Amino acid sequence: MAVKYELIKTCAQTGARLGRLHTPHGVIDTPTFMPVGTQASVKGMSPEELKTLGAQIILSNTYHLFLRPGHELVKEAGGLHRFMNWDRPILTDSGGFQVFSLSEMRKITEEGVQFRSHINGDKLSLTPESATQVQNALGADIIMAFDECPPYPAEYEYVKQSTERTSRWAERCLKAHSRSHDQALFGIVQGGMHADLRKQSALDLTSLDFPGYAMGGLSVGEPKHFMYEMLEETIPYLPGNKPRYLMGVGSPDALIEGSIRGVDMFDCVLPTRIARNGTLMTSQGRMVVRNAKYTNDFGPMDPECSCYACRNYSRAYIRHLIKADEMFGLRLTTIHNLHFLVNLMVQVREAIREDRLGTFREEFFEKYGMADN
Ligand SMILES: CNc1nc2cc3c(=O)[nH]c(N)nc3c(CCN)c2[nH]1
Repeated sequence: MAVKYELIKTCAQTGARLGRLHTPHGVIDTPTFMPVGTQASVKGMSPEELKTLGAQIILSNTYHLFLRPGHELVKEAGGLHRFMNWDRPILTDSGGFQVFSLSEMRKITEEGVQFRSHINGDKLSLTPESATQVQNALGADIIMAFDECPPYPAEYEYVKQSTERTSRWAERCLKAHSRSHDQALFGIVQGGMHADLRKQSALDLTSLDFPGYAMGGLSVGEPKHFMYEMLEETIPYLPGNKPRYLMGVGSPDALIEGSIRGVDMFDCVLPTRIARNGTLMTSQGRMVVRNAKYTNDFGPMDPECSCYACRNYSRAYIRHLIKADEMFGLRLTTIHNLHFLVNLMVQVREAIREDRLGTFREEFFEKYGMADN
């Protein structure tokens, strides 16, 4: 069975919607946050721990798996689900963004992108066709069109040319996409911070009738209100019966603001990345557990949290582990941060169900202390 979006209801207070995304590997309740497992592993987490904290879908990266261990090996292992022993849905990103954020010496042409491997310097290339074929081989339930994420800031003319090329690439991905599996290929809307280019990109892509649409080119250093404005300029041109995925977004406020504007799917390395330097997302805002003030603090990281780390370990212990560079410390902070965001989305979905997401937003921001996060 292919990927199908079921709209359950729209929040009476906001533009948020409650949905269920049906995939060959299970159902995802939306709006949802997807933990990132770039190299076929959510760093330090077992599949069982991810299920316990409530993850319903995880993300992996074509670029990284193409470079190492290679998509042929993953295919030989029976595909990404088998290879990493994750039997729930997987989404793979297409590689364009990662080439630009990771590799040296890259060159972009109509054909695709040439680059050097950030691992061993090998000269490689990805095209719409090859990126699609790699993702077909990896076997994720949802795969992404090969796109360019323009840098920010960028000249209007550059963004225009890049966005038009990304639309041409999207059509090439559709043609290359083998339908032998039940994988859904999502299009990616670009357009930078320009409402006219966003609209044109959305019109170009929706004319190709993808089963879902991502909004790319955001969360690239722009002020957050630019991102929210671009959502408001784009979403009206996307079909209401298809999922909308805001790429690379994962701070608590952005997940709430994005949901309010009608976004259904989010992903971000933020929770796992900041966990590895001992920074936690808690109901009272951000907390740096390695801070000396927690030396003798024998309470839980977050008194309101029910995760494995908060139920069984103290701030003092976790601070000690982080200071002593003990691996277990990073696992505990990662478990907590992922649980925090996955649980935030449970609360967001409840608020939509009860038509009170606007009120929830005010209450959450009040408690969380919406400085920066
Ligand atoms: C952290 N910010 C961020 N912005 C992104 C834009 C794109 C984007 O425009 N295209 C693609 N393919 N991926 C993006 C990603 C990676 C998502 N895992 C982004 N991440």
